[in-house]
Amino acid sequence: MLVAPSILSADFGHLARDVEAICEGGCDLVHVDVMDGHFVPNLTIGPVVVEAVAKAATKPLDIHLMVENNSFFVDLFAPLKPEFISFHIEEEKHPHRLIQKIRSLGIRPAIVLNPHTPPEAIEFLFEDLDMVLLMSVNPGFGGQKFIPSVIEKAQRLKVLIEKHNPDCLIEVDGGVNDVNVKELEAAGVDVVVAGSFVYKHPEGIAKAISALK
Ligand SMILES: O=C(CO)[C@@H](O)[C@H](O)COP(=O)(O)O
Repeated sequence: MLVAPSILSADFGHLARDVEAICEGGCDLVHVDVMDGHFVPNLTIGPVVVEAVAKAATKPLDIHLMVENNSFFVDLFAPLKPEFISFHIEEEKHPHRLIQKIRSLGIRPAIVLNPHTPPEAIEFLFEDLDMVLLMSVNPGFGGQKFIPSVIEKAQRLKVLIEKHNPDCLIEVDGGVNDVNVKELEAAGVDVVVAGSFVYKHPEGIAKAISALK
């Protein structure tokens, strides 16, 4: 299992320290939640802060856009050369065009599905995607409860991915811990995002990451 800790749960007064801690603790990706206060009722960080995160990180960035006007934000973050940029299908009129744009910038494209969105909604996009991110909470905040129906959704998604593009990864984000990660792994999930579990683990960040792995 690949682990992408969400820096939303970091101490933003010591952000570089907390980014270094997850990288030294064995994470695979640094998950960055970008929220605009419109698509979701929360506002997080822009390119100035993400540039500082990129400087502190020794692992690739996984940028999750929770915004209106995705294309504008892709342009803002592309110079930071993240590994992935993911955008919500619920907020994009031209997803195929945006996928091509992200790839043309040398970044791996990913699509995010909110808890209510079925995997079949993106059936004709799989061949162009490197990853699909399933939200297991409603986007906007860390520390929420895991929505169990994501397990069945991941199983259905896995079948579609095997048919259309077996190289496409499945990522799950929200309320992930060392118990539900086992079910996620069995459902075919490749990457988990975890914020509170990693940053608030009583035995420390490295222990939390290894428990998820
Ligand atoms: O994108 C989001 C929330 O919108 C997530 O990345 C959360 O930040 C994950 O935090 P936990 O649920 O693991 O605390």
